[in-house]
Amino acid sequence: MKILSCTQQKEADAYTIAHESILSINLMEKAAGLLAQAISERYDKSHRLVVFAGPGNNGGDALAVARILFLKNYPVEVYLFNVKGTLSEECLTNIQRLKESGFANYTEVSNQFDPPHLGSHDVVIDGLFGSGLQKPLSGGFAAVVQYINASPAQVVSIDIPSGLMGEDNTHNIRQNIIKADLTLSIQMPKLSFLFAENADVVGEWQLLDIGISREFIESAKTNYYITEASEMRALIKPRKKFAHKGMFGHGLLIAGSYGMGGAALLASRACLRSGIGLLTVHTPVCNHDLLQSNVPEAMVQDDVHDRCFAEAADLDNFQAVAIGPGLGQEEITVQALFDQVSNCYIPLVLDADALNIFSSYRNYLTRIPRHSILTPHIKELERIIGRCSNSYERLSKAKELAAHLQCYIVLKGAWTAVITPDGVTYFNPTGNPGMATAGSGDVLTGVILSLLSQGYTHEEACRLGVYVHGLAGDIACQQKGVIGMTSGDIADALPAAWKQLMETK
Ligand SMILES: NC(=O)C1=CN([C@@H]2O[C@H](COP(=O)(O)OP(=O)(O)OC[C@H]3O[C@@H](n4cnc5c(N)ncnc54)[C@H](OP(=O)(O)O)[C@@H]3O)[C@@H](O)[C@H]2O)[C@@H](O)CC1
Ligand SMILES: Nc1ncnc2c1ncn2[C@@H]1O[C@H](COP(=O)(O)OP(=O)(O)O)[C@@H](O)[C@H]1O
Ligand SMILES: [K+]
Repeated sequence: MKILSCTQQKEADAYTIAHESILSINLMEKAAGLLAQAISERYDKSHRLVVFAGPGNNGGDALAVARILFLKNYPVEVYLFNVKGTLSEECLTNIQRLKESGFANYTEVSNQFDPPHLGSHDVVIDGLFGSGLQKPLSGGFAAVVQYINASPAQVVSIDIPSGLMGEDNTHNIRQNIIKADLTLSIQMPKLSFLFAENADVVGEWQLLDIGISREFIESAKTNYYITEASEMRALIKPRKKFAHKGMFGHGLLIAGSYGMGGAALLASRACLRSGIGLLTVHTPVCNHDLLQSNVPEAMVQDDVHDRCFAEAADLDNFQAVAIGPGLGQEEITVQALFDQVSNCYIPLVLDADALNIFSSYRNYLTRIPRHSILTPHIKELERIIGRCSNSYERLSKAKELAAHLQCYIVLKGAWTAVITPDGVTYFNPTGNPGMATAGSGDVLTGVILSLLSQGYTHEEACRLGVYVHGLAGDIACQQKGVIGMTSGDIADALPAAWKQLMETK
């Protein structure tokens, strides 16, 4: 699914109106019908609906919603903010229609606003500003937002919480943004919904398909997508009757040091549960028995060192290599890592301590072969690129790094972002907070290594790997719950995740 900018979303409305013989006011009526339906599914008529409408088409939506729900016998109260005396045509039409419906509980605010008391059972419908917001809210509008936010009422925002920008909020004023419990977003999600620091203003969000022109959406240029199950299903390579293990690749995992053998174990298990033909784990001698007894399917190659990775492995006969989980950062490991990476001629995944080592030796970053896959969580990324003040800035800098190194970056967290060397970002919808537990990232590394070894392209391995990993996390969460689940449960749920994805239509 594409994510378009607010400017493009306005163009999409205009294109739909011009090319699909629908009047602007009728498109708004369609949006309002869906908005009213979504609101009535959540809130029954015992709730008073207090509607705040702004001067543009977001306000027009809100007024139409007020009329539809009033006619369904909801108790409704409307405040229209007309401070400049300039209302959009559709906003004006909907004032007229609201009055014609017999609705009387209407206040137009042009100057002094006498705010109504809002109780905890009231529902605020926020239609102050949508995709037409040009700059942070200030003055009277900021005061209205702060009063709504200070109230105990539930808040439903139309399209986007008023005051929030669709993309970059670096220069926004946080206290002047509506804090919604539910955002009913029209047609497409906004990029800013996917950023952690906006979760408390966006709340839960839901998309409403109002039938914006498919033609426009398909031809619109964007660098942002949300991955869909059907796309991932289509990537899975079918297995032929006469398939043998030599066809599914031989991967090399370089992982584990003294006290961190578990990371090698988790990554190995995940790798083997994701379809690889053969797996060799290169690990210090201290982890030999652990791996042999707990993942008997894997071959173990002992490093020369007892306790840490000390000598680069020979890459002949492997289709892909992953380095990092539980690697440690011993001086001798640093040297071995640089040797391994500098001479790597097969697809490479760098995770965890491998990334931490590079963050201490940033000059060496350019030794990473083109198209390698880096899988940092936020902290690991910021050790390389420096502290960022918000998610938009972090994403922009991650894109710069991906372009500079010509690498793939998998920026992990909720909505994990897979960033390609040419700057396209795919956000992953699967996964849950139960995955915020030790070793979850090691599991992902194993999955991606497995896919690369099987001949999936770098981009496919990242996107499919991240998707299935999150799906396995969701299955583990259903079985064990968000608190009790461990990363081992995620690895154990991989077979069910693969099966579920393969059964997706
Ligand atoms: N048929 C359609 O088109 C459909 C449209 N749809 C709906 O329309 C919404 C977009 O509507 P929109 O383009 O009218 O923009 P909107 O967000 O209402 O704001 C514009 C007004 O705000 C003002 N303003 C801006 N910034 C400001 C600030 N900082 N402080 C104060 N004022 C500020 C601005 O003033 P101006 O800048 O023009 O002086 C103008 O008056 C979209 O989110 C969706 O809900 C859907 O129903 C689908 C069908
Ligand atoms: N709130 C969340 N929602 C979805 N996925 C999450 C969430 N928290 C963590 N994850 C996923 O769990 C994994 C955690 O990886 P990482 O931080 O490297 O863990 P570790 O270092 O313990 O292995 C990542 O794939 C991340 O996307
Ligand atoms: K809004």
